[in-house]
Amino acid sequence: MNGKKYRIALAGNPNTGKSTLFNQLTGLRQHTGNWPGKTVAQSKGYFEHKNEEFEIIDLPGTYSLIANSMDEEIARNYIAFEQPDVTVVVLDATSLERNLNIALQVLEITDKAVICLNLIDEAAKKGIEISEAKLQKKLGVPVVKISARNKVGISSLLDAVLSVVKGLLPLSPYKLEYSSEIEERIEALIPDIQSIYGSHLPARWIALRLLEGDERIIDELNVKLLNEKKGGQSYEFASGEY
Ligand SMILES: Nc1nc2c(ncn2[C@@H]2O[C@H](COP(=O)(O)OP(=O)(O)OP(=O)(O)O)[C@@H](O)[C@H]2O)c(=O)[nH]1
Ligand SMILES: [Mg+2]
Repeated sequence: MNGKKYRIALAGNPNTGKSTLFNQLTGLRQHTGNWPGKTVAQSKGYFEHKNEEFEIIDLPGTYSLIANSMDEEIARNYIAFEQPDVTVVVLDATSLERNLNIALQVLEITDKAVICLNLIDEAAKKGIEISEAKLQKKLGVPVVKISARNKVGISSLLDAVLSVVKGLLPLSPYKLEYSSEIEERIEALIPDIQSIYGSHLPARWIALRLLEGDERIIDELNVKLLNEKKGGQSYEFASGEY
C-alpha cells in the first residue's frame, strides 16, 4: 500500500443499491455519524484495491442535485466543493431512463465519474439489455455493470475507479449544451467565478446555478471562501476515524 487515500463518493437515486455496494466494499471498516450540523446520517468507510487505499462516502440518495432538500444539498455540496477523486453514480439498470438524469447532473459538476449499472440480475430477469460500450461512448466516462447484492462486477468497477483516480483514462463527460444566449452568459460569468473562488471549483456548474437564481449557492461559496481564508478545511467534514 502506498498510503495515499483516494476519496470516492457514491451518488444516485434512492434505492439503487448504494449502501449495499458500500457495505460490500467496506465490511466492518465503516462508521456512521451525522453530516456536520445536519440530522442526515453519514456513512464513511475504507477499503483497499490493488494496493491503493480508498475512503468512501455513501451520499444520501437523491433524484436530483438542485438542492431542493437537505439530502440534495448534502450530495451536491460534497461533489462540488469537497471534490472527491471520483464520484461513482449508482444507477438502477431496470429503470435506466429515469436514473440517467442524476448521472447527467453529476457529469455537469465533475469529470471524474464512473457510472455503475446496478441490479443487472433484475434487469436480466426482465429481459432488459444494455450496451455498456454504447453508453460509455455517449457519456464519456466508464460504465460498469454490477450486481452489488450478488457481488458481481465489483472488481471491474474498482478497476474503472482506479483508472479514473490515476488519470489513466481520457474522460470526455457528456455536457448538456444550452442555447447560445445561455452559453454566452455562462462564458461571461466563468472568469469572475474563477477569480473570486479559485479555479479548482466547477465554474461552469456554478455559473448555471447563478443563472437559475440559486441564491444559496452564493452563501455556500462565501462560507467556503471564508473557511479557506482562515486556513481551515473548506467544508467542515466529520473526521472521526473508524
Ligand atoms: N436484486 C438485487 N437487489 C439489490 C442489488 N443491490 C441492492 N439490492 C437491493 O436493493 C434495495 C436497496 O438497496 P440499498 O443499498 O439500501 O439502496 P440505497 O441506494 O442505499 O438506497 P437509499 O439509501 O435509500 O438511497 C435493497 O433491498 C437491496 O438488497 C442487486 O444487485 N440485485
Ligand atoms: Mg442507502
